Amino acid sequence: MIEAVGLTKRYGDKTAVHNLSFQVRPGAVTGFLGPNGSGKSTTMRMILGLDNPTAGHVTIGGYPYRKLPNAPRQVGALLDAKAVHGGRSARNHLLSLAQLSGIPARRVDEVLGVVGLHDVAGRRSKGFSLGMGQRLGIAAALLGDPQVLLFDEPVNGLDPEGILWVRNLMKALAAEGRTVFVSSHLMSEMALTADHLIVIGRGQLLADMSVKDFISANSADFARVRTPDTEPQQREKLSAAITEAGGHVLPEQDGALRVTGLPLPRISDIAHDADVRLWELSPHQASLEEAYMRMTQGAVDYRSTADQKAGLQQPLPPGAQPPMPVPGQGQPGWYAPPPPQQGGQPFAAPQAPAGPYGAPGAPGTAPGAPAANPYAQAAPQGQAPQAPTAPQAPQAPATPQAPAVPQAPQAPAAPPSVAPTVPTASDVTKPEDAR
Ligand SMILES: Nc1ncnc2c1ncn2[C@@H]1O[C@H](COP(=O)(O)OP(=O)(O)OP(=O)(O)O)[C@@H](O)[C@H]1O
Repeated sequence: MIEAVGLTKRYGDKTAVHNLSFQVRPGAVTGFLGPNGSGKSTTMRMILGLDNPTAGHVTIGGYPYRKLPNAPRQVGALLDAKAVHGGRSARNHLLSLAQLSGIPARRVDEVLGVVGLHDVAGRRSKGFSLGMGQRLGIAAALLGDPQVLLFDEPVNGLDPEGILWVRNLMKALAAEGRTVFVSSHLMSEMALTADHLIVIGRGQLLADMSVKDFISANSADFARVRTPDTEPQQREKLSAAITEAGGHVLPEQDGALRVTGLPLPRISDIAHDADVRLWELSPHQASLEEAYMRMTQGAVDYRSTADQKAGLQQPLPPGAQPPMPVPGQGQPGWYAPPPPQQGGQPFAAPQAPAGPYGAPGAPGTAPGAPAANPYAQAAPQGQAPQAPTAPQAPQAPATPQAPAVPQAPQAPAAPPSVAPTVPTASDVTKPEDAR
């Protein structure tokens, strides 16, 4: 299990990560989401001991990374697939990492097979495509057969088949009881891959909940209702009856009605009682992308001036007002939560989500589910969730500080299997520089 407590990182005036607390548990794929510059990579680097927190701490299986005994056998990571010595073959790259970490050489061929690079193992990686480089980075992460895996945008550059392969790999690793923490900007992919989400905006926690709960808490589900086009009076009659029953009705551009605040069976009953025939009564369920957009739109630092709001919310018909909040939001049924406030806000987390964490834990992981993240508690009823302290406006770092160089871990000195980002890995490239 990975546990961050009050994790904070400042680079001069710039606060990249602020007071971040979360747990990433074994047996599940946990997606790490956030807009560009929100602090995902910084957080991952701190988890791997490549950056020192300004405040707070983060542990893996109870140890800070640098104190982990035999770290490469416990933690594997892909942070930057491009940072590989291009003059070295895929096999030699992995071999050097294996030798540094005391991993048997035969494991190199195993992981080359797993990632599908066996046939090109003798080729220098500088000739690799983006997708092949990603596969090589994933192979490096898997080298030590670790229980904890971190992947920073692993599907970047992969073709559809590669994306499917990564998805299945992540799920398989989690199904084996491993801790899988993966960042991505591809919401459709995360919806299919992740069980749980940690969402940050401007370095602060916005959500820590299951994918299902996240969509439910941040979506604008509604019912589409259609009466016969040939009988406009039926539409008027139904609108009046739904409004009288406490529902909220908006006209859709195609003549249908968008109803919020009432579950589908209730709408059906109302129509029946009003003697109105229905041509359509269908649920509209938001996607993870829609839910993510709604949640993070106030925490986006970089946005084109041409699309300030484009595509961020479902369009309302001309003249229509956004739906009012209704009781029961986030519950099963067809209710629409209010759109998020500007400035970003931690939406209420569902209380004690059961989560799919039944699998055996990583070595050193305390058995039993840990306490709920204190930063993800549900907001008091009837009270708007409190916005996080306004983060600083984006600004150029005054004096970019070089990432801290990890000290050699205690016990058997070993780098994380983050081939590209481990300082010690660069040492072993020297003999082959002449290639
Ligand atoms: N070494 C550094 N020196 C100064 N500022 C930094 C440094 N590393 C990161 N930052 C700043 O910290 C913030 C968070 O960056 P980070 O790379 O962690 O974000 P991210 O969520 O991974 O972004 P992306 O999705 O674009 O990869 C950014 O504003 C970035 O400019």
